[in-house]
Amino acid sequence: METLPVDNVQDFTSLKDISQQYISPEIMPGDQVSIHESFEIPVIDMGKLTTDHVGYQNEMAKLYQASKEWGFFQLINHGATTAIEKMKVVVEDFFKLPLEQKMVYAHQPNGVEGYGHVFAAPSKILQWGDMLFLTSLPVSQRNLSLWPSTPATFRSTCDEYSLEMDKISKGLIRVMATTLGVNPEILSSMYEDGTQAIRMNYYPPANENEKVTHPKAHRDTTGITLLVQINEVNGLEIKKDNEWVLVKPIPGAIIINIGDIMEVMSNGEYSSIEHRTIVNFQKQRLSIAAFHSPNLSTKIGPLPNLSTKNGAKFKTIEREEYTRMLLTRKIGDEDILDQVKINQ
Ligand SMILES: O=C(O)CCC(=O)C(=O)O
Ligand SMILES: [Fe+2]
Repeated sequence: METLPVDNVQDFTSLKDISQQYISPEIMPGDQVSIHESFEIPVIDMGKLTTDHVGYQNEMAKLYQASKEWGFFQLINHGATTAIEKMKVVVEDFFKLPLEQKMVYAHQPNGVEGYGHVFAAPSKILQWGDMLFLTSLPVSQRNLSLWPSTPATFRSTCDEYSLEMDKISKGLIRVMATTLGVNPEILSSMYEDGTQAIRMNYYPPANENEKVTHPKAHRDTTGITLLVQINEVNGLEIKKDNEWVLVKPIPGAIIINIGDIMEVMSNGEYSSIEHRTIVNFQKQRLSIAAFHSPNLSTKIGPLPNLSTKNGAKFKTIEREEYTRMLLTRKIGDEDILDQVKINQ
């Protein structure tokens, strides 16, 4: 991933200031985008995902369908409400700080961690948003000099949030393995000492209707992502049957999405789905994404008994090679998934 020394969008006062680089070629001024209003992404109740619950079988079947056909679902009854509420407050407070205070935590040249504006290869489109991006797990990988000390409770709150999201992701990984017919211990061991990064996104309002900007559509390149919206401003859209579907978050729910690594490990049974965020013309929007991936010694490839059953649909590569592919992606390159796909 390439980073650029660009202006922070929060500092722009008007879209008049915005260069063409922010205008997405996917939506041009005046274009109508077909957005399916009637679809609702599936809702999964985590409380029912324990074997002794009467609704267990039914919920597991829903989880399988959601991961296969949508690649997205909303998780309720997850037990992390307090940690989420506390995290929302410190993230909102951080983005309210004056720019010079936030710049203390700015990305280092060619680094992606810290505060700023990531220019995500392979697109030249700048993302209409600022972010704070932190590696949070394993704990030994944290660069605390980029973890804000203002607000004063930011670090302890982010630590608690990181551990809570990790706990939920590990619970989901186990049940996902079961739905795939894989021994949960095998997939869980890959996520032991797994990696987690937290990306806090700030999207300012776009005040002029005649220009439309939004970050580029993408797939998450990680295992699974746990996404929380801070304020009740819609903006996330996912691709379903070739149409964009607006996700209407249920208050308190965590939006879960399958990333590329999970699609590969499930040998294509689960789907990593394209998604994007559209800007709101009136209101700012904030979100927090926690990206979870297997530990650094895990090879990225289909789980053994899934590839034996149906033949491997993806190559198996070292994690280091996968990271190198991500970091060296260039404009015009194929998606990572396409690069590792075995053409049958
Ligand atoms: O802000 C959102 O709703 C989505 C953010 C996202 O897709 C990402 O950070 O990968
Ligand atoms: Fe994403």
